[in-house]
Amino acid sequence: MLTEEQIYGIYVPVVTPFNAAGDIDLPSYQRYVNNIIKNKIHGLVVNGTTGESPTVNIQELQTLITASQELLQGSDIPLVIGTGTNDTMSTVARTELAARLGADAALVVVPYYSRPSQAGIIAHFRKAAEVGIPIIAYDIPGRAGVGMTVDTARTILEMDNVVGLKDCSGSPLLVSELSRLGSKPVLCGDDLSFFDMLGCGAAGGMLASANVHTAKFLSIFEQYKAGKIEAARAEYDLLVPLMKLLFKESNPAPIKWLLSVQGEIASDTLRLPMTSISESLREELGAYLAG
Ligand SMILES: O=C(O)C1=N[C@H](C(=O)O)C[C@H](O)C1
Repeated sequence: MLTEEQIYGIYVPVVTPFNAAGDIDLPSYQRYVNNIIKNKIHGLVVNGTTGESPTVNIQELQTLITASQELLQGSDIPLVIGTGTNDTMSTVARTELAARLGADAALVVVPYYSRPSQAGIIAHFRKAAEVGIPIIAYDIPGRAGVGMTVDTARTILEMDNVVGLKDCSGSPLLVSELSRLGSKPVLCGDDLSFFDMLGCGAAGGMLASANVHTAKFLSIFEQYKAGKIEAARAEYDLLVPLMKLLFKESNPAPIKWLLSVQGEIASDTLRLPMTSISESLREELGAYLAG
């Protein structure tokens, strides 16, 4: 079970590889996740946004959890499962599944599309927290259509079983306020503001880009923690051009393309309505790889 103290460092949200028919490509998943966890990452995140959670059904989620647990056997890397949807009852069912299968924590997103009130967001998290497994709350207003206010975030973080927050707001407001108030830990989920967010009190990051340069993100974090801020910044700045490309079109399409080109996964197939990246972005990423 994930504790507050374990919410720091680099959490890697992995992709869900699909074959040409659109089914989960388990051999690719096993090979690629195995390569990720050879690094001493601080957490593995399955079925997050990067894992295309909106199109993964609950039976497939069970398959992914079981496969991930087998890969993590004998390792102390916590396993976090994305269980949030825009429907509270379906979120509870998925969170119960993650709890039953022995996952370390569930990642629960602010319910998207419906644009609930702050009271609705709080009630949603209360239901998820009642399941009993540790919960990382996930604020991503750009995708959800609605975000947490500081007061809402504080209320949710005060709930039993809620152990931390993943902040994808791209603004320093939440993390600065929460860290000033001594709240539970916050992981930055906005890759391009990761370094600035560390300065505002983030405990680490849940970063899709860490699928690509996993060891470099770990090194940046370790250097930052050791007080080697300039060295960490210099290393981070080298990754910024890549991060810009990875988020030029909707995540995880660019990362899937890159991972497939690198042979980590067999195909960059996404499930509709997500589609593969444009020809022009392929060229830009290709030039980055060549350069
Ligand atoms: O899957 C995730 O976790 C992340 N999702 C964000 C997004 O796609 O909007 C990006 C972040 O790197 C991690």
